[in-house]
Amino acid sequence: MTAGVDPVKLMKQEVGKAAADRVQSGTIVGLGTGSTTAYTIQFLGDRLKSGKLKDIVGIPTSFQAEVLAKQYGIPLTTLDAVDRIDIAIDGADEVDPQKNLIKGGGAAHTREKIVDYLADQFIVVVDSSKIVDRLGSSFAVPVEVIPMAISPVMRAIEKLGGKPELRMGVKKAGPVITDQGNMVVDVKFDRIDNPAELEKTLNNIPGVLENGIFVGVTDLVLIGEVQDDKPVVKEM
Ligand SMILES: O=C[C@H](O)[C@H](O)[C@H](O)COP(=O)(O)O
Repeated sequence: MTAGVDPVKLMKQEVGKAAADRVQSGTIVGLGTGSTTAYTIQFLGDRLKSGKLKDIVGIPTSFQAEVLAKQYGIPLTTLDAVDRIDIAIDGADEVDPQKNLIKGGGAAHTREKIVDYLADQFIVVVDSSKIVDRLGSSFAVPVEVIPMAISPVMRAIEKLGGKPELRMGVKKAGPVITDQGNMVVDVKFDRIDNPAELEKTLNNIPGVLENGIFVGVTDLVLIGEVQDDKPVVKEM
């Protein structure tokens, strides 16, 4: 391991690069959000610059992804201009053995769900700490809520047995505001037995825009691990 370098950062870099390696010239690419996909975006930009990759166009899943893509010279388009996405690469906060996910640690899950679900191939990039036996083991479920509905939505979530907490800003007074101008409630459940059902139940509460449970959509998970002091990438 490179002395002094954070092992988690190395795993994210390695896995971000492995995902970028799977992108082919001439494709439409969903660009995920977060610290892991930031490396994928950087590597895609490097490849375009060196000429190893040509004619890709990106669809960002957040303002962060858009800013990074512009910084690294990746041309962008919108869902109004294309009718399909070839490949989407995105991070996750938890991954279960069925490749179901919790996403939204960066409050971007609504746009991510739109883009990732449209892709012919959806690749998830994580470090090994994100792999869990059961969703909800360590991470709360992020739920994007229209601001005027915050109180009734939180009450409805409590009735479902969840413990909702309004996500607060860091270096910003008050709640986190999403790219859509909404708020995020992080919901801890004692146990999630049926992620598909919970995803639908949460989305049925009036005022909820989208939640961070992704079921049955992941094609491949690339997992960054440290082995013999070196970062390696495994597939699931
Ligand atoms: O809203 C954010 C996204 O769902 C991210 O993809 C997720 O939180 C993972 O981010 P990171 O790669 O920084 O752990």
